[in-house]
Amino acid sequence: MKADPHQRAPGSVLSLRDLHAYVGQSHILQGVSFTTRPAQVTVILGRNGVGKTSTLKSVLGLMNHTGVIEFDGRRLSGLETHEIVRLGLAYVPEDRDVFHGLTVAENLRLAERRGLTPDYDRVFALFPELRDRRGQRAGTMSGGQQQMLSLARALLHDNRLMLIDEPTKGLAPRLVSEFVATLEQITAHTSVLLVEQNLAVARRLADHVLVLSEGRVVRDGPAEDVLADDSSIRRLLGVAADHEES
Ligand SMILES: Nc1ncnc2c1ncn2[C@@H]1O[C@H](COP(=O)(O)OP(=O)(O)OP(=O)(O)O)[C@@H](O)[C@H]1O
Repeated sequence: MKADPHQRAPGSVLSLRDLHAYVGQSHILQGVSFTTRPAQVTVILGRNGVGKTSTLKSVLGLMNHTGVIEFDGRRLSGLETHEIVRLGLAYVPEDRDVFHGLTVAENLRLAERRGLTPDYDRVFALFPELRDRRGQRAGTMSGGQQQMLSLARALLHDNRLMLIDEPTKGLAPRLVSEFVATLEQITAHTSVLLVEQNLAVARRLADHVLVLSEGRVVRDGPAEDVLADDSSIRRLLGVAADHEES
């Protein structure tokens, strides 16, 4: 659900300043800077290979980088990924981090964090199908069901910010629509940084939009402003006007 622009809380959840990341000789991120606000959905758009996943991975300490990353005012540099996650940052990767040989229940149990009480009621209220499929091996489920499980794992505990990488990729249009409805419920109470290539999904969910191109932020602003320039956005994303998915 889009936050009411007049009710937005001040301050920042995540702040990146002059982020550079390299893989071997390749300069992947070339000075990425942006801020996400509480109770907002920030969507990162961009063509394949522009550095969207690398941005999320840098935040999680999974990629070598320089520059400043602050989460709730705290610098993340030097922290291990498990320490970053415990600060209240959840990650739903593009490749759906489910263990194929394990059941749904086992996958969920492995996502429980020591010392915290998992909220199974919330997870099963959002994904009743997962309750019915508790005993099913994840590898035998469809892509959409595995995506639900991946998201459910991240929702077992409260988070300040969820980083979600292309959740609708490869899903049939009907599933995309169901998934977006679920994401709307989630985004009503958690800040989200969402990588998405589907413009229709971005239009439904985003409060704030960033567009990356060749490792740089080339658009940054309220969704209604950035997405209003339809032809420019389509050019940056390399999509034709009659190819918008729903
Ligand atoms: N481990 C790696 N080894 C080699 N190249 C990498 C590695 N990780 C990222 N890259 C390269 O860095 C660039 C940015 O990759 P990244 O995955 O961040 O892009 P993306 O915008 O998320 O793309 P997509 O939409 O296709 O997922 C790409 O050219 C990619 O090939």
